[in-house]
Amino acid sequence: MEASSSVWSGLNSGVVLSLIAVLWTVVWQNLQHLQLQQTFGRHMSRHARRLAAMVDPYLSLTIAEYDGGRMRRSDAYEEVKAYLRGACSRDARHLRAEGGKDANKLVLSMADREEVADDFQGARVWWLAYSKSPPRNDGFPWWGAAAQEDRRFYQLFFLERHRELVLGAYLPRVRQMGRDAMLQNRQRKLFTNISTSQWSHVVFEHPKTFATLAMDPAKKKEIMDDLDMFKAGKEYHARVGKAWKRGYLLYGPPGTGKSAMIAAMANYLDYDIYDIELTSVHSNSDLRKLFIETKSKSIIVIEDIDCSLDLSGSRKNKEETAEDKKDGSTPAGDKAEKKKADTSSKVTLSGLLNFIDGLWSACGAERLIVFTTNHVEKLDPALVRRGRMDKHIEMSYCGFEAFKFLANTYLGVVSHELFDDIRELLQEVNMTPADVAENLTRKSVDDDAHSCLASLVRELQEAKKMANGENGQDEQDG
Ligand SMILES: Nc1ncnc2c1ncn2[C@@H]1O[C@H](COP(=O)(O)OP(=O)(O)OP(=O)(O)O)[C@@H](O)[C@H]1O
Ligand SMILES: [Mg+2]
Repeated sequence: MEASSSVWSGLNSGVVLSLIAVLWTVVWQNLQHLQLQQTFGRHMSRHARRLAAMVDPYLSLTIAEYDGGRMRRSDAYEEVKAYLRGACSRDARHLRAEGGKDANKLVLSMADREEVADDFQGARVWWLAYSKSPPRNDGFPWWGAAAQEDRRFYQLFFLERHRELVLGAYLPRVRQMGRDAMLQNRQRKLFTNISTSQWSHVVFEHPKTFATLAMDPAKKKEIMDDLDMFKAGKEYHARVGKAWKRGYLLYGPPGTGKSAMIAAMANYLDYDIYDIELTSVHSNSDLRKLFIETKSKSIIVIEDIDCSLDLSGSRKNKEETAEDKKDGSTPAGDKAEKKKADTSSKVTLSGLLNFIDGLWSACGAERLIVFTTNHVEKLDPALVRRGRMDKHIEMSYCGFEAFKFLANTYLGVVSHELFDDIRELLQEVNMTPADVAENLTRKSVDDDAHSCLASLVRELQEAKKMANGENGQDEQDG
């Protein structure tokens, strides 16, 4: 009897337990149906963790999107974000998405207040994403619109007994894996300053490479070797105590490929480009802010440097400029005059020099600074001295070597009866590589290598006649 009652009560408790289990499953499925399961589960796990923390305390570590107030985006934050991409696409319920390298895919990250777990060498940790509105006065009133954006954070929870493991091994691994993931998904960007101190970007997809840039092959090789040395120069720069940056000055007439060279450099090095429009930068401190926001592995470009600012400072006063305009001695309709007319920029030469090699220049690493100009003679020597602009590259009119390169690229021709004529003409006539390339482009199906080369010869002869005519006219006028 006793045995049968205990079996009975055993059976009863079995039934009750099964009923509870069934009820729980029904409630759980409904919760899931209502999409509340995740939240509920999360609350449960958070409460469970809090309870557990009473016997085995949890520690937390916060990684903010911006280091040093709001001045610079934190590398660690980006690395954690990239590292968590896999975990969050697998486990998180609420996601944020951005466009990625692949036009058809989105790059995912955790939405606010999402939490994902991660395991490392037997230790379980949790990552929580959250954001906060910025305080009214964040101490950086000059930061402009960026100061209004929410501040984002990742918070890592782990058990106190895993402190050493997490800090010493897990986090370095997270950062390394995050960096690797960022490299894989990296889309190169072309940034420009839309306002006085804010960058905006598009995806950088310029097709120009060194393989399609016509210039003397020896000169091209020298530049590529220089870039290789720079890219591999981390240890060298640390050893000699120099900031890991290099200045290039590209100068030469319009259409000789200065901008094309910058695109080729970016493609060769796999760097981003920051194209600073100096005339929209109001002050030196705005320039500094833009500079601080640039990332490593980038080329910072200031095109037409002579036109963007009155860099000559006291060497050229306003009356002189007015005189120049009256007698037309500055090139009429020149980019310089157009730019200066509508600029309210207060960026000074010393501000720019500070940006190139003052104390601020060492923040960040692996950056090229490239200036371009059509009038190298107008630049202040302080700006272009070696050490600031380490390498001066003249982009010149098309020489015979550059022509041969173009003939091979466009027509697949390495020698031709017209080559000798072209060599002579190119010595007498200035023609940009862009114009030579235009002549070597087939315009119809009937065009062949000979007709293209003949058209180039005709154009060069025309240009020679014009030049001789003008010289003759000048001599008569003289
Ligand atoms: N050396 C070159 N090899 C191949 N293409 C070239 C070369 N130089 C110029 N081009 C082509 O000619 C066009 C104009 O060149 P680019 O804009 O680079 O000239 P630039 O020197 O920057 O002129 P500007 O001084 O007016 O800014 C581009 O389409 C470029 O691809
Ligand atoms: Mg250009």
